[in-house]
Amino acid sequence: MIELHELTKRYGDKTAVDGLSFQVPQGVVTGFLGPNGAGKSTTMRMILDLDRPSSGRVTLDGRRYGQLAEPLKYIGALLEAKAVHPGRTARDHLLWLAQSNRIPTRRVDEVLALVGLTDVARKRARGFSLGMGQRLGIASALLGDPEILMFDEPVNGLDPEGILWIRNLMKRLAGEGRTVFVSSHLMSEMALTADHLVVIGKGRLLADLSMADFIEQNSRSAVRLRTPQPELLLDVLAAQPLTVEAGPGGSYEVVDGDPAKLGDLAAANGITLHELSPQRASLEEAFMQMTADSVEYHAGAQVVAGTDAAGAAGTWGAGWQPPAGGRKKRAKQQKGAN
Ligand SMILES: Nc1ncnc2c1ncn2[C@@H]1O[C@H](COP(=O)(O)OP(=O)(O)OP(=O)(O)O)[C@@H](O)[C@H]1O
Repeated sequence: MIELHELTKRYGDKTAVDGLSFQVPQGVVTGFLGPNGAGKSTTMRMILDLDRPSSGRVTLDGRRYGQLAEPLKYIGALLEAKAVHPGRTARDHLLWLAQSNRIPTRRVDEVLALVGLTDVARKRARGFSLGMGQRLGIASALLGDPEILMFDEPVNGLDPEGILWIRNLMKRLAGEGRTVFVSSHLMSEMALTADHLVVIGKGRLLADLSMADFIEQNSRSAVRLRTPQPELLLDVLAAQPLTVEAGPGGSYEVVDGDPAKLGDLAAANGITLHELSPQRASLEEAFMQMTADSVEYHAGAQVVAGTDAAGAAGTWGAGWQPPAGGRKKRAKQQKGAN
């Protein structure tokens, strides 16, 4: 288990990690999520004692990293895939790591086979593709057969086959009872891999919950209705045991509504509908909304929840409950966008 207690890191005026406390349990994959610059890598570096906390502390199964005599046997990490001397072969890179932690040479060949690099074991790292570099980094992490594994954005730049391989590997390692902590800025990726989630924004803890709870809380659906007879529609809906919310652009959204029944209801009451569309918030959107106030780097325009990739209004399900002030802010943003 990894435990963080009020962990803080300041770089001059900049607080990269701000009083973080959480635990990473064993036997599950824990996803560590946050937008760019949230403080994920800084946190991971402090876990490995590569950065000194300004305050607070980290323990690994109750001990500090500095107390571990042969740390690769307790914790293995992939932080930077290209952190390998380019003139060294894959096997030599693993050999010196193994020797520094009194790990037998046969383990080097084992991990090379495990990550599928046996054929290129004697090739120099400078010729490695990104995917091969990631595999070599993972081989280094697995070298000491550690109970704790940590991966920083392991699928970055990988092809679909490589992504699938890493996903399955992480699940297998957790299934063996190990602690697996993996960072990403993509909720969609984590939804396929992680059992537990820790979300941070601007160095602060935003959420610490199971993936199942996140999905349960964020994947409620709604049906959007748009009509030139809004008053009549509202009267008809009010007579039903339904939850109705205001949607974008003068539409209404019926939480957990059934599109067929709502269409029939409108027809039976002579209401013309210009839109009848099921809405479902994707997990990626829920994550974006959760971290919207913490996003430091925007691509030109502000992040506007409720618009899809093409900029069309309203891919949100109305059932989604935003953090305090979130819906108000969204309504304002949409008003501004209309
Ligand atoms: N050595 C440093 N000196 C000054 N500022 C730093 C340093 N390292 C990180 N930062 C700042 O701390 C903040 C957190 O950075 P960090 O790399 O930990 O975020 P991240 O969540 O890993 O982001 P990304 O997803 O982009 O990798 C950023 O604003 C970054 O600019």
